[in-house]
Amino acid sequence: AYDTLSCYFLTPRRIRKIMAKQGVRGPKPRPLIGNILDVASFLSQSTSKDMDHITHDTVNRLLPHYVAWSRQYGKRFIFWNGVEPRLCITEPELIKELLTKYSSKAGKSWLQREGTKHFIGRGLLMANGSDWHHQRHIAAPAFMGERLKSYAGLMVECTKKMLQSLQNAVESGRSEVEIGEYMTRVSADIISRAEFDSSYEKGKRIFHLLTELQSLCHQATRHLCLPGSRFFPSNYNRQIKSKKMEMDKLLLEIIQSRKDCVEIGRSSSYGNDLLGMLVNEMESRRSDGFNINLQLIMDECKTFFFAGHETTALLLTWTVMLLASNPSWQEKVRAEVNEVCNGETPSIDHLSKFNLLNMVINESLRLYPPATLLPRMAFEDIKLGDLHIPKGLQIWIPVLAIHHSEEIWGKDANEFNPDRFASRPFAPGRHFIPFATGPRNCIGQSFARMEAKIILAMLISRFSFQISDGYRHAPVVVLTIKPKYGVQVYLKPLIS
Ligand code: HEM
Repeated sequence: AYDTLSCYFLTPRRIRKIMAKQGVRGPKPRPLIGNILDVASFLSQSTSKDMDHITHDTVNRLLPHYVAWSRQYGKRFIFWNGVEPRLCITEPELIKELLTKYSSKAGKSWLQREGTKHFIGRGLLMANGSDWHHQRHIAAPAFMGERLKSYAGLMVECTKKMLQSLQNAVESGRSEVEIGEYMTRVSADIISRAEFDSSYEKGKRIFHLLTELQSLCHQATRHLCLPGSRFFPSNYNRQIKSKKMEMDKLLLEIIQSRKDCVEIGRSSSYGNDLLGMLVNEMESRRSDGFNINLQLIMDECKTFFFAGHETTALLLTWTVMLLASNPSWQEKVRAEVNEVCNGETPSIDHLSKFNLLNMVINESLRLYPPATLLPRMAFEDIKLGDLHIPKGLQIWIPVLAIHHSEEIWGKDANEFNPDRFASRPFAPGRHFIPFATGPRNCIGQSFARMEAKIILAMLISRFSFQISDGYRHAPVVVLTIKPKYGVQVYLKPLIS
């Protein structure tokens, strides 16, 4: 009873008082639901229509509550997601301090962890404290140096397959395609191979189940909000349980068969893919006392897929949309790719020479950052700049708004202008944070950049593409920024 009282009334009241004393204000919360209805009403109004034309001025549409409240209450304001207080900050110095200095004192909240526990469990993305530290240490080598480079070959192979299916579509008379579907498929293919290599077919089934689970959990949180509702034998809960069981069974089978091969001497290692590397680490660290068990390895595999698949597919989809609607940049990037590769398939040595492509990718990540928000929860009282942040306060970094700020990027902040990444030293980690910053930044960012460069370079040298008359520009946020109706482009094969 005390915990409930504290969670619903005492802690929120204490936090509101502390913040009000420091001059941080915000919209008045309603009992229990806070400002949830206000946010929903802002969003339903701003996204009720598609945008008139292709404009990248999306903050009013995707974060209308941020726009209204920051105008009314200033750069720092507080609003309430139910009984959970959220402090919005946009000042670069505060953000850097929070994400670097306080990376262990501010992490993932109980609510976030609960919402994702059925599909990614205790994996790196949702881990906190010393668990996070150990897990990051174990996973980091998989995304660095020679191991990272070793994924280039499989990325090229998967892209060839995707280009062939685009070619087939064109040859069968379809000149218009929804490019997002192809980008989603190729990025799922790449991550399945990188994680499971020879067990790739089972890997694909696992990820299919994971995608279904994610959507079920999302629906369940909207429909079942009564305390203890996760224990009800509802249809959602039954489906979640059975899909989770099937997914874990498949993962266990893969891991067990590799362990068996090592035990009977048929193989000397657990494999060179991400899964093999995690099992090797688990075996070699048995004596360290850190309990990395099979469940954690399974959670880690699911996490890499969840965190890396859709984000990369969206980066690719938005970049194609930008290039398809900016033909002069498409030409410039194509000329660069042709000059660097000289008819060869892109290799690791070529990638660092794709300067224009890199600028376009950065501009795409700036305008359409797949992760629009970075949430953190203070686990203890901290001092952030001049602010005293009490334990239990959520801090909310609106990446999208920072990336579109005229104060930071200039008058053309809402224009597609990749040149800004050539002529002006931007500040990664302060103004440009598509992969977050500090110790908890994206572990897979080099993997994602390498993948994006390979796929885009191969696509652009094989096809020219133009935005279709049927494309409706309607970005929406469902965890990540998505094109509501996909991105339709006219494709024309190039004669080599
Ligand atoms: C364009 C593609 C990607 C974007 C924009 C992106 C963005 C991000 C961001 C913003 C975070 C920080 C989230 C937070 O702390 O709240 C993050 C974390 C993470 N990302 Fe990515 N990501 C991308 C691709 C990938 C890939 C390809 C992988 C793996 C294969 C990956 C794995 C992870 C993991 C495991 C974390 C958690 C790291 C930690 O907490 O230590 N991401 N990503």
